Amino acid sequence: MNIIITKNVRKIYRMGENNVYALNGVDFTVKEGEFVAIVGASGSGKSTLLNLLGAMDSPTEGEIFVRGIPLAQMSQNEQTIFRRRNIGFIFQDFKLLPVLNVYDNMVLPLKLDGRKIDREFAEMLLKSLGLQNKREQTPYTLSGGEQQRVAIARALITRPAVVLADEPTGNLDSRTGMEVIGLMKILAQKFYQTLVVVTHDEEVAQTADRIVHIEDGKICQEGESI
Ligand SMILES: Nc1ncnc2c1ncn2[C@@H]1O[C@H](COP(=O)(O)OP(=O)(O)OP(=O)(O)O)[C@@H](O)[C@H]1O
Repeated sequence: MNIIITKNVRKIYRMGENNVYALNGVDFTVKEGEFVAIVGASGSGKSTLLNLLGAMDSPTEGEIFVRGIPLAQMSQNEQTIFRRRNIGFIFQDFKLLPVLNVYDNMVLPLKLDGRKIDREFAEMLLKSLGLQNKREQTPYTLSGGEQQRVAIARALITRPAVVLADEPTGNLDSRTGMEVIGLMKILAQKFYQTLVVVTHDEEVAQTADRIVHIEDGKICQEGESI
């Protein structure tokens, strides 16, 4: 089953007199449980596509379905709720709250959504990510790899169907980056989540089930990783 479907998606930014076609007719599907890497040059439209898939922004034209739900017809409020319940986000710069410790950063999405914390699941996530002894620490006392593992825990605590990651290894050295992507992959398989990762890193892309190349706002090549 396709958990993500985009149909002829265009995202056009108006810049003064000019139109910038950030995405220019993207037809793209992702199967449930699949791990897809999106690669392409700077400015090719990767982050724009990820933001649209995560209902952070709306396309200028075309349709996007996630779990069969058409995102474009939602109000902003509905999109926010949809995001909180269905999507986990992981960013290059972690985006942890500096005043909160590891545990509180992790459970924040549940609190924002007024949901109960499943303590057993929270403990399991901390353990799986090697953070059980770090729960009281604030982000600035952690290494980059540890901070990204906290961000992964925060993305997964809501048990999202889809995890979207924008250059999740971009701020990490290559060994730590491969460890982080390995953990993301193991956990996505464990929870039967669909994983879409934007990356510049060929080694990271090769860990995916499929690599999708974007050029000038269009998908130009798709293929299984080798
Ligand atoms: N808010 C915006 N207003 C105007 N143009 C934008 C905006 N956001 C993105 N763009 C343009 O859209 C195109 C695609 O941008 P996008 O950020 O998706 O690229 P990217 O492939 O993720 O690049 P990078 O690898 O450098 O992050 C670029 O030409 C960019 O300048």
